Amino acid sequence: MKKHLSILGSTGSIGRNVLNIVAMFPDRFAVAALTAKDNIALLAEQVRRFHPEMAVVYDADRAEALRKLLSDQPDVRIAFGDEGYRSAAGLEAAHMVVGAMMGAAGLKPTLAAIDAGKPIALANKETLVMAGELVMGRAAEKGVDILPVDSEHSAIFQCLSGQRRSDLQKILLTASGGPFLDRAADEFPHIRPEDALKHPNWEMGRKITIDSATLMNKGLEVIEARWLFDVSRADIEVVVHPQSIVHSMVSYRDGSVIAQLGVPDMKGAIAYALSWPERLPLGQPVPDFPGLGALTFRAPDLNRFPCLGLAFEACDAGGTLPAVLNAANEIAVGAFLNRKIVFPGIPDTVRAVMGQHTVIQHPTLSDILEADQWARAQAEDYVNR
Ligand SMILES: NC(=O)C1=CN([C@@H]2O[C@H](COP(=O)(O)OP(=O)(O)OC[C@H]3O[C@@H](n4cnc5c(N)ncnc54)[C@H](OP(=O)(O)O)[C@@H]3O)[C@@H](O)[C@H]2O)C=CC1
Ligand SMILES: CC(=O)[C@@H](O)[C@H](O)COP(=O)(O)O
Ligand SMILES: [Mn+2]
Repeated sequence: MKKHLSILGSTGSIGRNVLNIVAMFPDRFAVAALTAKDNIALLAEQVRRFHPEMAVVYDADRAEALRKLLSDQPDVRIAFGDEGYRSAAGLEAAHMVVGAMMGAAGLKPTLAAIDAGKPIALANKETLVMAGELVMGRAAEKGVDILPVDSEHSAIFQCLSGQRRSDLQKILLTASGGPFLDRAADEFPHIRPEDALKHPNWEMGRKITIDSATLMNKGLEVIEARWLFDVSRADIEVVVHPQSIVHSMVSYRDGSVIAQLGVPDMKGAIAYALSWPERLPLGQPVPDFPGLGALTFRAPDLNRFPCLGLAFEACDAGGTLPAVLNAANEIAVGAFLNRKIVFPGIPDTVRAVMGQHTVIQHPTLSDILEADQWARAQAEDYVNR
């Protein structure tokens, strides 16, 4: 039987890669629902090619425009907004939901997928950063599998497989270090968005690419790993590995280290989440080890990359603070991309907003959504001050 996917964020970098895999394996996968925010032209193209039952966009105007583009496809249900995304996530026909939206928008549809009992291939790390305790708790209650798509978390998942949890020593989370790994601190105020959008190894959406450049991506991934694998922050060490060939490692109490390696291409991690525990014949090359010559490792520099330290702080404090970190970061990244603030303004904004927050422990969904909204407003004030 074909596995039908509801792909939330199908027009993005991850979403397009998921559809490439669906196209490569038409006997295994089909599409139940596709969602986007603004990009109705690409969404319409995807609908024509993959024939989902449902397509969802951000608001009524975009839904109307999509309906016009797809006037010759009367069988496709078109919906919009929170309700539409929730319906796509819980669609009867879907065997699995792919969480590939950008940012905090991914949280509510992920919860809807869990409530509907759908296994989730999760790329949207912000969901676990904001609400890891709630999401993992609800998934456990419902017996829903959350399969990591994020490359490091897919690697860790693979390195943990078949091992005893009581033997685990540390998760070694690798970071490329981004485009400014060797840039002097006094040059940071002059970094332009177009420089920060040039990731050395990965082709990704704009927001995550800026997060990689500030190392906030690694901070978000520490919080993601904390919840996904039920470990404490002290059990996770960030190791800078500029080649992005070792996708992450796990060390055990006998001193053994198990690593997962591969070329930096998200197809591997995505396909593994879609087909786990089977591996698909992707035709991916094995890294050219003689050509690479050396794989190198070093410690992260928290002075030049304060976002990583802020994420450690949020992870340690827990409660609503990670949601505040995430929301302030989303606003700050947007402001940097719009040239309203300089590159070091990103950690400055996040620090200022975190400093004003009163943390609520074991937050409910409404506590988290309120903290998110509060932090966005504070961050807007800060970047516009
Ligand atoms: N790209 C990668 O290689 C990796 C990404 N991730 C994570 O996966 C997620 C997606 O990343 P990526 O594919 O790069 O992002 P993109 O920006 O390329 O795509 C984001 C997708 O989400 C949609 N979207 C954006 N905002 C909203 C919103 N407010 N409501 C509904 N839909 C929305 C976009 O629609 P539209 O196109 O219409 O704007 C698009 O389909 C992120 O959480 C990222 O951290 C994790 C590991 C690797
Ligand atoms: C592909 C992927 O998973 C990204 O999250 C990637 O890890 C970004 O690279 P760095 O954050 O290590 O630069
Ligand atoms: Mn990653």
